[in-house]
Formats: sequence, C-alpha cells, structure tokens
Amino acid sequence: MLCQSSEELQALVEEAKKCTIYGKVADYIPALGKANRDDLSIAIHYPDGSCISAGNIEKKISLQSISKVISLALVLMDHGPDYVFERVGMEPTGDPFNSIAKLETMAVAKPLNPMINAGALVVTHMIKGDSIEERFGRLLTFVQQLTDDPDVSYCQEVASSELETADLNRALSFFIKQHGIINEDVEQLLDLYTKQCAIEMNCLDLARIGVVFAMDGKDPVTGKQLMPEEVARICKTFMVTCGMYNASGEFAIKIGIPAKSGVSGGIMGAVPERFGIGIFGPALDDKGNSIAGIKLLELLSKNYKLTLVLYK
Ligand SMILES: NC(=O)CC[C@H](N)C(=O)O
Repeated sequence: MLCQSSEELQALVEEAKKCTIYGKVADYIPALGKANRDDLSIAIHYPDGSCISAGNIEKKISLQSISKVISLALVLMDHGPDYVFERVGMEPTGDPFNSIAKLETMAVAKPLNPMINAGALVVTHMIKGDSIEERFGRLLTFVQQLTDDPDVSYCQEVASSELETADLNRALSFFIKQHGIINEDVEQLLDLYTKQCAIEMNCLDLARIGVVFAMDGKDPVTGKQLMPEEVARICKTFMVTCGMYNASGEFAIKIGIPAKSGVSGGIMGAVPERFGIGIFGPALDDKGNSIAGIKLLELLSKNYKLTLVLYK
C-alpha cells in the first residue's frame, strides 16, 4: 500500500534523529551490528486503511522482542489464559530482558512475564505443532494474517547469527527445563525462537500489526477478527507493563502508549482505537530500546495527546 509522506511527521523524525549519536547498534547478535546507527523511520496506520510515514519505510527489520507479543497472542489462542499463565507470570521484573537473576530467587522457577527472554522461551515452547517447521509455519502464517502480507518471512542470516551466539538464552532454557517448566530439546527450542525473532518486515507492516492490536484484534481494513478481543487486551496490557523492558514504568509515565520494542531498533505501538505505529531506529539506549524511536514517540504523544490516562 502507498503511504502518504507527511511533512509534520518528517519534522518530528528530524528532531528525534538528533539523539541517535547517543545510542549504539546491538551487536551481541552479530548480524544486527550491520545496521546504520543514524536510520530512523516511522509509519502510522489508521483504521480506515490510510497511512502516513517519514523516513525509509521500505527497509526491512527483524522483529526480535516485538515477536514476543505475537507469539503470546498465538499461544493464548492455542491454550487459553489459564494454561499459559500457569507456566509464565504477569509481573514486570525491573530487570534487563535477558536476566536470569529472578528465576533463581523465585520459589517456582516460572519466568515472571512473557516479555522477558525467559518468559518468551516458555511461550515459544507452547506454540502448538508436531515439528519445529509446523510450529514456525503456524506463527509465520499468523504474522502474515496480521500484516495482510503473504510475503512476510524471516531472515535466515539473522536467525543463524543469533542461534550461533545465543548462549545466554541456552542457559535460561536449560534452567527452566531443569525446573520442569519446559520439556523439549533446548537446541530445537532455540532454533524456533531465533527464527521467530528473525521474522522481518518493514515499518508499514509493523504499523499494520499495531492497528490490529489498537482495534482489539480486528483488522479494520479487511474486517477480519484475527484474535479474540480478550487476547488483544492481554497483549496490550503487557505492552504497557513490560513492553519496553526495564524502562516500561518511565515509558508509561512519559509517553503512555502501549508499545513493544526489539533490539533491532523496532518499536510497534498500538494507540487504542486510534492507530498503529511502526518505527525503526537501530541506535539503542542502555536498556536496549531505540533511543530515537522513544524520542519520536515522546514528541508524538505530547503533540497529539496520546497518553493512556487521557482516554475518556
Ligand atoms: N530484546 C530483544 O529484542 C531480545 C531478542 C533477542 N532475539 C534475544 O533473545 O536476545
């Protein structure tokens, strides 16, 4: 779909771009280290199908942690909330996304929420299917429905690059396996998880996913209900409480938009009943969030009064 470029949005991008010099591209997944620190683009997708954009919105990025919201929606549909929340909690941690610390101090080694890596690994473990191919195929089909784009796929290079270097995620998986939270082969789980994180798309597709969450799980363009309202509500709530890692509290206070970020520099936002947002800005702050992406959302939220507490 063609996106109208907006001068107003472009001016906000130029303003937000000034802070990319204070950020750093993630390189613990070697393939992500190739990104250009100074990139910044945004698409906003409205329920009537129109959209506005600024920057190079055709550039594809891997979802990384943004995929955690989508896999959560899928397993909530696969198993229902009771089953899912017996295995992963609902509480923010205040710790970095890849931290192992709380797992050891909890009475049951159940990860605190599905947005940290330990919790996301449990969620990925719950994706139904008889093989890795079938489970990944189901997830990808769901993503293709959410974006209404059958060509969305994953980046083999990013997936392999993460699989080769994912020893911390291996450690988390072995820990939760030892404690009986998961019971599958760790290497297979990581194969599936790294492919999930490597699903790639452009900002416009990302904004389209955002508008589906914003409209309570219904694609406003096709009219299809892609997930039950209840599932969309749970996912959006996690985006508010845990979507920006251990910066979620400050983000909620200052910006107040349900959002999920990934270390590729992507942010997917869902402004309830109004629009979806897709951002790409690979320069990250010290918590792993897109530094210019956050600045851009702050400007948008202030200029257009998007913060949650203003909803009537
Ligand atoms: N914060 C992120 O985006 C993390 C996702 C990444 N694939 C990881 O597990 O480390």
